[in-house]
Amino acid sequence: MQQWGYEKHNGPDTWHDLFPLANGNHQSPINIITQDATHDPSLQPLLVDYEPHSAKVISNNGHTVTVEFDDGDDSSVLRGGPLVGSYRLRQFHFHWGPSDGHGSEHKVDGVDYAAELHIVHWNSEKFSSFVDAAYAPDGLAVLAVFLKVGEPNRYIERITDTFDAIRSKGKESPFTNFDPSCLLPASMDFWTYPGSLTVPPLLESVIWTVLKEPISVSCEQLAKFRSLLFTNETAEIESCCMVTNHRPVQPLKNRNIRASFV
Ligand SMILES: NS(=O)(=O)c1ccc(C(=O)N2CCCN(Cc3ccccc3)CC2)cc1
Ligand SMILES: [Zn+2]
Repeated sequence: MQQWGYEKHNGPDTWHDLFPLANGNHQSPINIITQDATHDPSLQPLLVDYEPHSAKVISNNGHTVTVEFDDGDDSSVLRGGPLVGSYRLRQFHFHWGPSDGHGSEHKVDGVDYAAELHIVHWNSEKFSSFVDAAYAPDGLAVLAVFLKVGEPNRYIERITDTFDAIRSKGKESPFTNFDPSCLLPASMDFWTYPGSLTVPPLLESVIWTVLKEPISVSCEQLAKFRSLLFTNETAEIESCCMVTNHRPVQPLKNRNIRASFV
């Protein structure tokens, strides 16, 4: 079977062939039905503390655009919220769709946003590497931020400005002096639930925190994401645009969603 992807022949409905966890009990993303979320007053505020120089490289991995960080020490961490201890920043990336009407992975009361940012961290207190952490239920923490079509976002602009250099799969470009906190909304109110990676191997090792407030992105900026290519430049078939890379919502099964706010 060829590489997994988001097209008909290798998309989310085919992933269970090679990745049986696709039909697991703690899969992500999910539809957050707000009235079913329980306000948990014991949830601490989410604390981000990122060092801009930890940012290293931006790349097109054939599935999304990812900014990788130096996770050799705890200079960039996420703490608080539902988390015990501190989680080290590893990378952030985006998911989007073919039109501005949908493209986020999580939904809120059935509503999609245009795109979704995932800031990925791993439990460096309990594990010695990201890969080890990726196999444990409390190994990873992903902070999800919805992108809503509206005003252009000057910080997203810094990311789209690199796309000429990373148009095709496998391309990367130096990218430093970037603090992902600039991509966070004013409010840090969040929902949290236990889930999984939303890409293969779909490991159920993610404590999700999904911010309630979206950030803005313009439709022109979104169009630039869709102009990235799934294929490398030597691809014999015509290169195909990365127009969609979001997984459909998965069954909640017996999980509770907690809200940090009333
Ligand atoms: N959409 S998301 O859920 O936020 C998301 C989170 C992390 C990644 C990520 O960094 N990946 C994908 C899979 C994990 N591999 C390492 C690996 C660990 C264990 C067995 C195989 C590979 C690293 C690349 C991608 C997407
Ligand atoms: Zn993601």
